[in-house]
Amino acid sequence: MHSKEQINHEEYQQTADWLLSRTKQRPLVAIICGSGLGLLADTLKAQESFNYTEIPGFPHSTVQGHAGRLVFGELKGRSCVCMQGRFHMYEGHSLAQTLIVTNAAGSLADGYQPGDIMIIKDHVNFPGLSGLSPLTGPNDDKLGPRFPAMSSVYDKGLRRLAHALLDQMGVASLVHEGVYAMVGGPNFETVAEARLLHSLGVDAVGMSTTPEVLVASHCGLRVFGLSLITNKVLKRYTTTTIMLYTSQEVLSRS
Ligand SMILES: O=P(O)(O)O[C@@H]1C[C@H](O)[C@@H](CO)O1
Ligand code: HPA
Repeated sequence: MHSKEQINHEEYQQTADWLLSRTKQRPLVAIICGSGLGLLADTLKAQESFNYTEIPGFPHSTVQGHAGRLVFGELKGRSCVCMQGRFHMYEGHSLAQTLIVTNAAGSLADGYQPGDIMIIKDHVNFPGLSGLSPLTGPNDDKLGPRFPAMSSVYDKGLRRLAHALLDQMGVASLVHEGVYAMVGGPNFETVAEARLLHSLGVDAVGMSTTPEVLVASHCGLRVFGLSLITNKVLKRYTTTTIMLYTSQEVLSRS
């Protein structure tokens, strides 16, 4: 998705050529860092970073807490690229074999607690169901098919591997696997909306991720996604507690 209506193949190529000429790194893994999770990029070894504003044809980050930088480097000996700042649909607006995407999300599933991690098994793309998709517009067949299947987007092997690793790390009790839903935002959910989402089988809700995942899946990337649960979404009317989540609160929790 982009502030322009459509990016053509030549423009993608121009961006890719610029990056290829400026770094010798050739990552096979791309990581999109969600709000407050950009610190991961700072841990990369042999870092080379580029501000989004200097990369030709690249959109600019407008959200607080998103640095707006593409950081190349090594993570545990593997070359990867991190996006310190992503693009949300509400702002009006991928290079690898595998896309790893993270987000901050509110939980609807009863057993989830703030601080837990949800491995994304599947998603409900509400903007897409109402016709707002990053795949809208003339299809570039060089990238992927006009009508891509979405029945197994989140790679099963990577999910299994993540469970095994998190188990080894001794944090299995904090880990869930569930369904993420993207809503348009930027407001949080009403109680009625939370109940609706829960009744539809949604375990965690956020305002991002599915557009990037659709684009990645469309062009054949393996996708792995994690939600960090920052808050529980209120599903009951209550007079005793006022649950008010601010973007700042979500940031500080993530
Ligand atoms: O970039 P992410 O999705 O992690 O950003 C968080 C979640 C919502 O999109 C927004 C409001 O909390 O910030
Ligand atoms: N709702 C929507 N998006 C979110 C939430 C939430 O409760 N928490 C973090 N992102």
